[in-house]
This record gives sequence, structure tokens and C-alpha cells, in this order.
Amino acid sequence: MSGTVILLFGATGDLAKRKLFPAIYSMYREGKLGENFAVIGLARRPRTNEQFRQDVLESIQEFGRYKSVGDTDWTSFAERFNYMPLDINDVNGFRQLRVLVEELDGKYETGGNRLFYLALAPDLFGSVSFNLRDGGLLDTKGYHRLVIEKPFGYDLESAEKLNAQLRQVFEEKDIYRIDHYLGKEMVQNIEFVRFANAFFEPLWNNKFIANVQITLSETVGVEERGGYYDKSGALRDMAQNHMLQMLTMIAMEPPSRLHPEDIRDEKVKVLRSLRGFASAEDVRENVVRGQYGEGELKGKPLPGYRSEPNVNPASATETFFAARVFVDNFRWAGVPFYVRTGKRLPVKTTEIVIEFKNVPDNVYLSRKHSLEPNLLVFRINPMEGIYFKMNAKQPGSEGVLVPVALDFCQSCVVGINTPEAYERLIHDASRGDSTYFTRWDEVAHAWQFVDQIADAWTKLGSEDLAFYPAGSWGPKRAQELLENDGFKWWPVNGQHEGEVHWETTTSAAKPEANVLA
Ligand SMILES: NC(=O)C1=CN([C@@H]2O[C@H](COP(=O)(O)OP(=O)(O)OC[C@H]3O[C@@H](n4cnc5c(N)ncnc54)[C@H](OP(=O)(O)O)[C@@H]3O)[C@@H](O)[C@H]2O)C=CC1
Ligand SMILES: O=C1O[C@H](COP(=O)(O)O)[C@@H](O)[C@H](O)[C@H]1O
Repeated sequence: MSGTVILLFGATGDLAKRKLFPAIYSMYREGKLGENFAVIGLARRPRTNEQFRQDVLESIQEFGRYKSVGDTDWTSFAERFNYMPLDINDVNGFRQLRVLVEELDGKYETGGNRLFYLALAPDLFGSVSFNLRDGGLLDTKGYHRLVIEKPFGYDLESAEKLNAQLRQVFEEKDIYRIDHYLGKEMVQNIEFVRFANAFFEPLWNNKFIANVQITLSETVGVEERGGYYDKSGALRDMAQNHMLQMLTMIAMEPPSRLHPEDIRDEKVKVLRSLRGFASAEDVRENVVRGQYGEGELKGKPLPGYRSEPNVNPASATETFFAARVFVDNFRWAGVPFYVRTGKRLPVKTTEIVIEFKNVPDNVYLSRKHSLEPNLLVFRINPMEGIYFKMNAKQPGSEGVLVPVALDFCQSCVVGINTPEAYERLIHDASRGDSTYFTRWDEVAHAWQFVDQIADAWTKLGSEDLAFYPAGSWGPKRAQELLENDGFKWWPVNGQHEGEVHWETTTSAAKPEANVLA
């Protein structure tokens, strides 16, 4: 790959420490960065190069995939890391930065290529872009790519303003909007499983699929991010981005070519086809919002959301969001997509369940047994794999039908060697592949959809906000959303002990584990 200088804004922050330094190191270890690269850490607080390198080392040792760093390896990696104190609002600082970048550009032969990674609060994105331009950092022959973190705005209006600022300096093709879910192995795998298997694609439509269920559940509360989260809530924090992105991957048409723009064109068509809400009442019927109160998880008592640090004690912010969503196009007409996400739920998991319709009135079987529907499950996070539930005769029985699970546990096979989402995304940005980044029109359509819900909530006040005990599966209405349609949420990893057997990679290894009780 061609060389690059990575300018990491927000280098003293949480994201840099937990995700970005370890990702850069893993990429280096695996040869994905080559030798022609350097990193400049930027933030206001003073650090020497040595202190900064020590921060990087500690972050790798605590959070990295490769926790042990060999001496030779480390020296050659660490010497590429430089730190410069800089206030985003000070254009003179950017002029000094230019001198440092040019020096490193020459030393590591990076060809004028620059990757600006903004691990910063979004209200600083505009200033950074203007000062990069005014400080002369874009005056080189090489590429100038801007990688930005979520949230991209608070609503459509603020996102448009932000985008307009960025576009005064950068072209759309050079803006890489991160949605780290798109960097997850199994999210990327959705299109391969869908489009590379003869037995799925023909069934992938409203004739054969009864519903789709997307769950992103977290056991954590808001941790130290109460200040941010209380203004955001589950709808903006998870649904506007990760959840809708996964929905597009499930619902999109096959792209004509595996070109980033073709794939993103198909995704945006799905977002455009999302059925809007006719009124606040319509939102109340199809959307559930909740907030966790006191509760317990695994015997440990947990405080309610309103008692979390930096949260308004009378907050009406939702920590749980569920909805019934429709994609109004030929393929998906009438198929409900049920989505839910929340903090302080019983398990940490992200799963997508495709529930197939039952076989048409199978006279022989349905008279004697109640058939379970076939399920295809993408296990995204934290374990990765694919699970397929089908019906078969119980071995040795007189025609007793049992559900059996074909369970491919990918993480059991590749373990910790799966690259982290941030590794993939930084690697992709450095080689100019924007497939798994969100294009502006995707972001805009996602906000348009989400704004309708947020506006309805403003109209409704907090009358439909339901409280749920920390450690439970959210408000009862989230169950009713499906029950009223004759469905139920399927168990997700860990919800029912004994149903899913992660330690089993093949049925030969442990045959009984593949038969559901
Ligand atoms: N942390 C996470 O897991 C995730 C974070 N994100 C997003 O990533 C971004 C960064 O998050 P996070 O690392 O948690 O935030 P932090 O608050 O931990 O870090 C913010 C960084 O910005 C720097 N900074 C703030 N103001 C200025 C300024 N005026 N000039 C220069 N530097 C400044 C701070 O350094 P200093 O104070 O030294 O100036 C610090 O390095 C946010 O947009 C967040 O929403 C997205 C997904 C997950
Ligand atoms: O973007 C975010 O994602 C995390 C969950 O990410 P995961 O990879 O651990 O599933 C979430 O906790 C956070 O609130 C949100 O901002």
C-alpha cells in the first residue's frame, strides 16, 4: 500500500486509547500499514513524544489483540508516533503542524498522503476542516481523507449544516463517516451469505420470510458517558446508525457490481423505502421507548438511569428503543422488521434473526406436531457465527419431530484473530475503500426517518415512556409489539441457558449439543 501520515485528533481521548492505538498496532503487526507511515497525536493537553508513546504502549497492553509487544517490533513502531499539543480553534497551531507533517512525510516517504482521523466531539469537525485548509495541510499532491466519528449531527438539520461545512473543504469521496458496526466481521458477512448461497437468495422476500428481528442489547449502563447519552438516547445513539445500517444490509437488492458506490446505492434505496409515520399516534403504536430503573443483573444491584453520573435526575431520555418497521418495496411488502436496542438488558449481544414462513399446511406433519419455523440467525457480537434452525426427525424415534440447530461458531474457529472493526475501517480508509463507510445520502435518509420518531416523542411528552428494571428485557410493550402480530422475540445468545452451544463447532464434536431441547 502507499504510505500515509495519520493525523489523529483527540489522541488523549477514550476512543484513541481503547480502539485506535490497538487497531493501528494490529495493522502494523499484520503488515497492513507497510513501513511508510507515521502517526501524529493531537489534543490540547501537553504530552512529550515519550509520554505519548508510553500512552500508546499501555493502551495496546490493556486493550489490544496483540498484547505483548516485542522489543524490535515496538521500537520501530513507536518511533513513528509523535505528539503535538494543538487547540482545534487555533489556526497558527495548524501552520506549525504542517511543518511537522512535512518532515514526517519526507522521512517516511508517505507521498503527501494524509489521513485525518477526527476522534473528537462533532461540534469541532467544522473548525478542524477549515483550519486544515487554512493551515496549508491540504496543499500536497497525495490524498487527503477525512475519517469522522459518529454522531454525525443530532437531527437532519444539524447533520446538513455539518455536512455543508465539511463539503466546503473536502469532496464527498474523501469523507469517511465511521459506523463501526459496518467494520464488524459478521455485518460484512451478511452480503456474502445472502448473495453467495443458492438456497437463501431465492427465499429472500415476502413470499418466504415472515419477519426479521434485529437485537442490539447491552448489559452496560451509560458508564462515564451520561453527559453525551442524556442528550442522545438510544434512538440517536444506536438506531439512527448501527441498527438502520444492519437493516439495509439485510434488505438491500444485490448490487450490480461489488463497487462501493453500487453497494451504497442499494443501501440508500432501502432507507428511502422505509415506511414513514403518519402521526404521533402512529409512532406510539409502532415504537416503544423505555428507561431503566433500579434492578439487578447476575445478583448485582444496579442503579436506575436517573441516578447515573451526569444524567438529569428527571430525565426522559430513552435507554431502550424498539420498533416495527416496514420497507415498502416489492421484495419486502408486508414483512415486519422488528428492531430493539437498550442498555442494562440481560445480555450483551447483537443478532439478526430471519424467521421463515412455515411450509404450506403440511398435512402429514402439522396434524401431529407443531412445527417450529426455520430461523437463520446472524450472530454479530460478541460471538460471531451463523445459526440455522430447521426441523428433523429425532434420531431413533418413531417420527418425532425436533428442531435442530446447524451452528457455525466462527469465533470458536478464528478466536481473537478476527480483526477488530476499527482495524478493518482504518485499513479500508487508508486504501481508499469507502464501501463500509456511510455516504451522506444514507445519513440524511436515516435522520429523516429518525426525526419523525423524535418529533412525535416531543409532541407526546413523556407519556409513552415506560420504565423497566435494569437487567430485564425492556418494557412489556416491546413483547406485545410482536405478539399482536402473532410473533415473538426469538431467544438470543445467553437468554436461555442450554439452547445455544457456543463451545460446539461441529456436531461431530458434541452431537447432543446441536439438538434443541
Ligand atoms: N469512546 C467511544 O467508545 C466512542 C466514541 N465515539 C465518538 O468519538 C469521538 C471521541 O470520543 P471520545 O474519545 O470518547 O471522547 P473524549 O472526550 O474521551 O476525548 C475527546 C478528545 O478531544 C480532545 N479535544 C477536545 N477539545 C479539543 C480542542 N478544542 N482542541 C483539541 N483537542 C480537543 C481531547 O483532548 P484534550 O482535552 O487534551 O484537548 C480528547 O483527546 C466522539 O465524537 C464520540 O462520540 C464514537 C463511538 C464510540
Ligand atoms: O456506538 C456505540 O456503540 C456502543 C456499542 O458498540 P459494540 O461494538 O460494543 O456493540 C454503545 O455502547 C455506545 O453507546 C454507542 O455510542
